Amino acid sequence: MSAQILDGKATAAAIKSELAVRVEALKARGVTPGLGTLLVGDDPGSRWYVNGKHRDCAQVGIASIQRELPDTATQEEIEAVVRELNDNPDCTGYIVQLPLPKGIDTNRVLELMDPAKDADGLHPVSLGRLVLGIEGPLPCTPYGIIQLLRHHGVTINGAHVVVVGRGITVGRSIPLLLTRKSENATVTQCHTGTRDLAAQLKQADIVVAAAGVPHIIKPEDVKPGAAVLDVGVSRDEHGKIVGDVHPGVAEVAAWISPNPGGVGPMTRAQLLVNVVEAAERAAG
Ligand SMILES: Nc1nc(=O)c2c([nH]1)NC[C@@H]1CN(c3ccc(C(=O)N[C@@H](CCC(=O)O)C(=O)O)cc3)C=[N+]21
Repeated sequence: MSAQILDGKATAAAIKSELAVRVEALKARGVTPGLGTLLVGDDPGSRWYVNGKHRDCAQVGIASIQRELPDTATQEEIEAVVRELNDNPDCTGYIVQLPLPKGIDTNRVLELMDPAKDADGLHPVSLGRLVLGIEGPLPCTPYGIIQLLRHHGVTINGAHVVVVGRGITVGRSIPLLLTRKSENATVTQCHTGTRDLAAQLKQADIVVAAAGVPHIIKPEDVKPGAAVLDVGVSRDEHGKIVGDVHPGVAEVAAWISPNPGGVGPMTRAQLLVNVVEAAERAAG
């Protein structure tokens, strides 16, 4: 048996063509959504991601506002750009590419962002709204994963989901989404303090592997017929992506997300959704 593919590339393309229509409608009302990015330093990986986000914007008609600072930038210089983006009417949503250089207080930078322009869905106000059930931008990777499952008809309602990892961008926030009435899953969160990860995984109808540990999910730990989402992006010595999911899992699972080509493109598509929805909210 070989698992069916949760095709992030194709699903993201479908979301993008739907978004292009909404962007046209906004433009007809005199509003052009604009995504801002702030990149600090010249890490080639970060630059590559940021460029990809602007390519995505061009595809759906969203304007791009690119800001860059050298890795020697001070806290004050970074905060000045954040204030400029907050005040810039062409920028309807933006992200501060993470990680920021050592010595920078990242939380102070993120808290300074206008929550109405939070494209990542990770601003403290956005996460608070998510907990309280108030409408707002949703964290991109978690919501991208849910869209990927829905698009392929994988049942979330009533499913037992095992999340591996507790990082802010995925592990910490995806249980908040999955346990909403609209998703209605039962969630177990595993992390480095979990005593018997294999025993937990065996119970899972859906596994979200977001530990950042290469091949931590092994075929013998996965329940036959499960859906497995590979969020990990470690790199081998040749710079090739190594996911959290061992390739042998494809012989046991019913559904698997490829990596690359799975969760990554969905994260980028959801960023665009957040920008368009922020512009729609601002337009009233
Ligand atoms: N403020 C902020 N927001 C982020 O969302 C954010 C960030 N900082 N810092 C870095 C991480 C990483 N991240 C990725 C998004 C898409 C792919 C992606 O689309 N990957 C492709 C290609 C991968 C490749 O070949 O390199 C794929 O999976 O198919 C990867 C990684 C967003 N991040």
